[in-house]
Amino acid sequence: MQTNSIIEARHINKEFQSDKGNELKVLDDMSLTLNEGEVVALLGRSGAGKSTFLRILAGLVPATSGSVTYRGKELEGPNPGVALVFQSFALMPWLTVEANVELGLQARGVPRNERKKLALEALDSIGLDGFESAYPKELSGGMRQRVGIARALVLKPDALFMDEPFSALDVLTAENLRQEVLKVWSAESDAIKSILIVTHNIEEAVQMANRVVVLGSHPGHVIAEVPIKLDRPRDKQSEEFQSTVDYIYSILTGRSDETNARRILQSKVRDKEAVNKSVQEEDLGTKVLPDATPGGLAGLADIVAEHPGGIDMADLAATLSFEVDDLFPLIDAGLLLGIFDADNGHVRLTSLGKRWQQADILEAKEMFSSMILQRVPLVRVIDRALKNSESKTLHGSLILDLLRAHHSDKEAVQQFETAIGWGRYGELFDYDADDDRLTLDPENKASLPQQEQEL
Ligand SMILES: Nc1ncnc2c1ncn2[C@@H]1O[C@H](COP(=O)(O)OP(=O)(O)OP(=O)(O)O)[C@@H](O)[C@H]1O
Repeated sequence: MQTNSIIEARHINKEFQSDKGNELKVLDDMSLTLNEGEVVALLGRSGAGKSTFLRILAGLVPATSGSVTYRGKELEGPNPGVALVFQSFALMPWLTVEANVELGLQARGVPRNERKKLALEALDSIGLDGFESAYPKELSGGMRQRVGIARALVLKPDALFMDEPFSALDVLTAENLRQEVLKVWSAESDAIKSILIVTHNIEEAVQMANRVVVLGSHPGHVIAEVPIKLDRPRDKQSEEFQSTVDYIYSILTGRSDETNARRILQSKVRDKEAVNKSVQEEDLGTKVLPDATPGGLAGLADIVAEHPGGIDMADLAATLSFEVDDLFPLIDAGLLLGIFDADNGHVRLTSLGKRWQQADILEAKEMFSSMILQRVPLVRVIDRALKNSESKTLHGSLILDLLRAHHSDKEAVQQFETAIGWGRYGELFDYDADDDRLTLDPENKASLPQQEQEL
């Protein structure tokens, strides 16, 4: 990537005169460099002065003090290297799509044939092939914004400036158009060299930008510049993407200063490392953890205990007024944990199962924690990850992500919930769904080898 600077703004201050004649300071000492090849997002709340700053860089509004240069030359009017795309598409309703796109070229005195050729190229590049002779009112919002973008692209600007370009569109159309704009930007053509996008949408900023400039308000000032190094195309669902969004969110909301926000991000990265380290050779993909609760298992063990020689599953189901199918998860869980034996549909308590069934509540919990640590890979992973984590807490979503790599969403959630239920009963760990926090139980000090020896 080249790093030649296209536009440089230095120490920009802007004051407006209010209706009552008072000075309203809108921008305070803002500096920014836009380099060739990059997409920069200006992110801030409504009224932070984003649009004003964009217009100053475009040479449409003068700064009260400070300087703006384009390719090293101080601006003396509209910036010749910039083309603008607005939220409200600002098309001429009486002109066809093609004529709307040609307007800027006409103003530059480009001859008619050349105008047509360039307009058709620009329309083609943004997916408007075949719509040249339509009028704006015949088009959907998304198509109109495509015309707005084509009208800017046709000028082959050094910098495409976009002021909330997707915020008037529905979610899917906006998403589609973001991808199209990135495609045009990354193409090996001379269409556009850089993009400056104004947005209040953090995901949009992280998805599009190489660098996010976060603005604070009253007056507008730069709080932080965050480089976004995620590979393209960017996966919104990925942990890295979401962590970056969280990080910028914490800066923007002023919940933390940049140092604190970085600490939060680092803790998430460390959480992930703790989880990855804990997976080791564990197999989370082959078997699905049966959907059974410790209470259900204990109840079943009580009933099976009444039949010292064992009981047929069909009889067991009849005794409980269960369908046999409903019994399977409980039996499977009992087999997995070594509580039951089953032979040809005949279920018995093992000696471990008998001890567990006769134990008092505290003893039963301790035995249960040993069983699940020894026999359930998912419980081992969570337990180890929590012990590996500095804070002894973890984002539950990290564990869910591990499961989603091998199972459907529904199976992943069910297994996560089952493991939480088992871990909670065994006093190994707990989970708070409100803030997606897994925490190590204060009682959970036992190390794995000792637990194994106990059984
Ligand atoms: N021509 C003007 N005269 C007086 N005040 C203005 C003028 N233009 C903007 N302002 C004020 O400057 C402040 C910043 O406005 P600006 O539109 O730049 O913010 P923004 O961050 O782009 O917000 P939004 O996302 O709502 O457009 C606001 O308080 C606005 O009222």
